[in-house]
Amino acid sequence: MIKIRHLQKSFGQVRVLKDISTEIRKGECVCVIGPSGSGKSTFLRCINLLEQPDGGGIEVDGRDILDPGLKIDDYRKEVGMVFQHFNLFPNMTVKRNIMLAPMRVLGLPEEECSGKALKLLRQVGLESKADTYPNKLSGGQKQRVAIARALAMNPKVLLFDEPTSALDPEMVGEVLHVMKELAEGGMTMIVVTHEMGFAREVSDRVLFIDHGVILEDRPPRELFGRPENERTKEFLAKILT
Ligand SMILES: Nc1ncnc2c1ncn2[C@@H]1O[C@H](COP(=O)(O)OP(=O)(O)OP(=O)(O)O)[C@@H](O)[C@H]1O
Repeated sequence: MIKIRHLQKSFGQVRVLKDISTEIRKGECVCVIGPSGSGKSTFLRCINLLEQPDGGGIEVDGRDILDPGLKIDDYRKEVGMVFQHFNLFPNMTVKRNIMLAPMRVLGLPEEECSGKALKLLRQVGLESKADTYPNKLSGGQKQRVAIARALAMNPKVLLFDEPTSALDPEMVGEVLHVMKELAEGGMTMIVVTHEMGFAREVSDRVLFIDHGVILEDRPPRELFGRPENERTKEFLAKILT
């Protein structure tokens, strides 16, 4: 579904992505792990064109998304993103936050969007919070609303950029639980994460990125059980102790 070929991205003199190639199949949950500053977020941001790659190619559903003729607004409707910080609108209720994009961007009727928002809130376990404002929610609840909001656009793929990094530890589990259910439901997901338990138990494949290249691209059982690259071994030894 997503084919990435020799992707490159620099910021000034710094080559952040040097040569990234991989494929993500429909329904796969792929976790991206690696040291801080290795290029994980930049990789994700290139996929939804928040960053413009300098070289290489990205094909999504058979379409070259680096083609200058691409209608970027249409493309972005298909690719949802969940950020570390939830970016909810503070002056709108939870339900309104979720309804906004389907109403404004997809032009769907209010009634339909309202029903959809309630359904999604049920899915993330927050039905009772529909009329609450974001400042009354915990971090974990806010992130679950952010996931519901992304889902409201019916994306073909969901990108997660360290979705639990800003949360207190006791709230991490509730967000990972929602993500696990999504993965099990067949959502195509790419997840940049430091949560090795999630990568190990939920993902279909794990990409280990270091200094802008993929050093390992393997199923989690293999990568965690028998890492091949010395850098992967070092990283896992550090993070798992
Ligand atoms: N917009 C930007 N302008 C300049 N440099 C940037 C920009 N975005 C990222 N960088 C740099 O690119 C490098 C890779 O950043 P990136 O956020 O992709 O790494 P990461 O692996 O996601 O790190 P972390 O795990 O700490 O979030 C870093 O050195 C960062 O400072």
